[in-house]
Amino acid sequence: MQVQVVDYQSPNAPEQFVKSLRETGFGVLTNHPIKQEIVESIYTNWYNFFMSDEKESFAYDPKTQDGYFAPEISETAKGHTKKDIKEYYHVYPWGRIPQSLKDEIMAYYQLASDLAAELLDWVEKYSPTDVAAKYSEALSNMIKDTPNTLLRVLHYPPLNGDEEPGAIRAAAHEDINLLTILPAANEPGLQVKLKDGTWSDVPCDFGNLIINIGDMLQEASSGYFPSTSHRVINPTGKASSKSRISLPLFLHPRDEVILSERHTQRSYLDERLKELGVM
Ligand SMILES: O=C(O)CCC(=O)C(=O)O
Ligand SMILES: [Fe+2]
Repeated sequence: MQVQVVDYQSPNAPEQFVKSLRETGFGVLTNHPIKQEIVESIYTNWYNFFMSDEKESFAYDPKTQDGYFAPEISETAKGHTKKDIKEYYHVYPWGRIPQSLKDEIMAYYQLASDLAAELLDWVEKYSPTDVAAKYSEALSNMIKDTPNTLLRVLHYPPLNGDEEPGAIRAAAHEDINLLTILPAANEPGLQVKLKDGTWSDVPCDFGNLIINIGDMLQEASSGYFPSTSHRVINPTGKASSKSRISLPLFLHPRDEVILSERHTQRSYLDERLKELGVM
C-alpha cells in the first residue's frame, strides 16, 4: 500500500488515515486546520535566521537539547557513518528562541500540538482492543502538558559539490517519538520505505500535512503501528542550488509516561540520544 492522502474533513477520514498509518507508517492530510500562510511565513523568517550570524549565539546545549545545531555537529542517523547535510534549530516552549521569531513559532507549536492530540484520538479509536488495552493511558493524554514535544526547524543548504561522498540531506532513519507532524517542505525529497523495501516519494504538494509514526508509538502498540524508515534525498539539476526548509513537530509524552514494560518516555529517549551521538 502507498501512503494515502486523506481529506481531513471527510466523514471517514479517521478510519482511512489510521489505516494508512498502520500499513505504511505514514498518512497525509489535506483540508486540515493548519493554515498554509503561517507555514510559509515561518519558512521565510527562519530561512533568514539561518542566513544570519545570529544563529551562532544560540548554539545548542547538550544538556537541554534546545537551540541551534550547526552542520558540523548535525546528526548521524543510527547505523550510518556520514553526517546528514543539514543544520537545524530545536524549539521548546521553555527553551531559547530568538525574540523576533518567538510569537509565530509558538503559535504554530500550539496549533500543531492541538491537532496532534486529535489525531492520537483517531489512532486510539482505530486501535484493535487488545492493542489499546496496553496503552498505559489515553494516547492524547500522554502528551498533555508535556514539556518534551520538540519542534525542529530544518535547513538543508544548497549543495555546492564538496559534500562528503555518500552523504545525503537526511539518511534513512526512524523517528524516536510518538507521532511526527510535518507540513510539506518547500522542496521535494522526502521518501518512505515501503514494506517491499522500495523507496517511495511522500506526496508533498505544498499545503499537505504529513504524519508519521515514531518508535514510541511502535513501542506502546507492541509493534502494531510501524515506525517506518524515511529519508531526504539530495536534489539534482537546478534544484541543487536551492535550500530546503522543513518543520517536523515530534510529539513526546511527559517523562514519566509508561510506554511499555521496558520503557518510560525518558528511559527510551536517553537511550536513543546516546546512540545519535548528541548527548
Ligand atoms: O525534512 C524532512 O522532510 C523530514 C525530516 C525528518 O525526517 C526528521 O528530521 O526526522
Ligand atoms: Fe524523521
